[in-house]
Amino acid sequence: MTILTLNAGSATLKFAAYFDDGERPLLHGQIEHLGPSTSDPPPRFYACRADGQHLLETVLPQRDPETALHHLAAWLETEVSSVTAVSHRIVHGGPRYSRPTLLDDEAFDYLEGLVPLAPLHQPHGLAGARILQQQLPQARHLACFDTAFHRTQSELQQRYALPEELFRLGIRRYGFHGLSYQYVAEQLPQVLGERIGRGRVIIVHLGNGASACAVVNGRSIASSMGFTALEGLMMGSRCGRIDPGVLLYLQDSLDFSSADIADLLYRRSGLLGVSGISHDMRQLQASAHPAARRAVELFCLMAAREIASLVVSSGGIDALVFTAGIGEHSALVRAGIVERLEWLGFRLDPEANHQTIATTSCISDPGSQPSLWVIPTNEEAMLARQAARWLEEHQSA
Ligand SMILES: Nc1ncnc2c1ncn2[C@@H]1O[C@H](COP(=O)(O)OP(=O)(O)O)[C@@H](O)[C@H]1O
Ligand SMILES: CC(=O)OP(=O)(O)O
Ligand SMILES: [Mg+2]
Repeated sequence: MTILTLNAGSATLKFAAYFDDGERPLLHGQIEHLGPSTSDPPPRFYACRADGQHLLETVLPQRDPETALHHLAAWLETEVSSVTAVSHRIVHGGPRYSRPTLLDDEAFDYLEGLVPLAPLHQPHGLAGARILQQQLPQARHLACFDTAFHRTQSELQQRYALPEELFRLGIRRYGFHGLSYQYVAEQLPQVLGERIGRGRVIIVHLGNGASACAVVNGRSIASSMGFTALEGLMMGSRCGRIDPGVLLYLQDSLDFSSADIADLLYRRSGLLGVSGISHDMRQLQASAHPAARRAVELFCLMAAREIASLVVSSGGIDALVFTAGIGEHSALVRAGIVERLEWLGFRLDPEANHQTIATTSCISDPGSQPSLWVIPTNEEAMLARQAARWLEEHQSA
């Protein structure tokens, strides 16, 4: 009996299979370089077993995510048998969902309505769910949400300073990357020790999308992302925090349409926009171009600013944890962020920072108060675990 997980992003499609306890992985893989960017290499589809043995490596002829999903579904059908549940990462669950839910017609309708709130993610997540539902009709298809982990935040934390009726219409701060935060948060007491692990911890997820979350006693109390996955930190191609007056000016004085503005904020800004070179941190770090350095510096400054702002919500900080692609691999970025937060008491151990690549590790001096950590995330593992928990709760159904 198997649980499949599907994490359909804007440019990557990640998948995995687990035994139905949701803890023991069987295989994983991804299709990368999807989407509109023709400057990227052609889409690559690879998969390997949990023990690292290669199962497949091939190049796909087309870039569009729907075709990639069909390829994946056909391949999975030959590789994975007895699928009990498919756990789909759906980034936006709106105010309604604070837990995983079965994807029936009504849930699909509601979640389709949230597409404008997550245009880079929601359409792919839902398209993946529909395609796999056709391919595997006997399995339970569950939606697991990025926003769900943040539903513990107080009403005050969820508010914008807008009229009350807009809050009631759902214009509020939701927060994202919740599967990643939950995965890391569940490890905090074990890794950081009971006292600090249950204390005031800020987790920074630095991937293509980037955000930070204040976690107290394992629960989200505030996050840098809000109504959409645009707010907060600078990202690969998204702008992060911006004066809304800029948008009015673009529209009224520079004749940008709303589609132009969406394209600018989601696809042409962030590391890509500032550097003019790439959305990819690896490429920017490898470049000697001043524009690449400027983009990395702004990335660090904006991340540090958001972290400092979250400390207000958590009422102090006992530990800062880095995770996701950049957070796990880039000693340069971690150092650039911590340098701007030394006034909070952080003391980086440069050697430990340099040596830590995608492993759980403390990267601060023994005397550093608060402490600094790297904890690798695993959204696939959290998708599988949530599905296993759901199956256990709904055994008789
Ligand atoms: N060794 C590395 N050094 C610097 N950045 C890295 C390294 N490895 C991966 N990254 C960066 O991590 C980011 C992707 O992170 P990831 O968590 O995989 O993103 P996502 O899941 O959102 O696609 C990219 O900017 C990539 O360049
Ligand atoms: C919500 C979000 O930004 O996700 P990702 O980092 O996968 O793009
Ligand atoms: Mg990601």
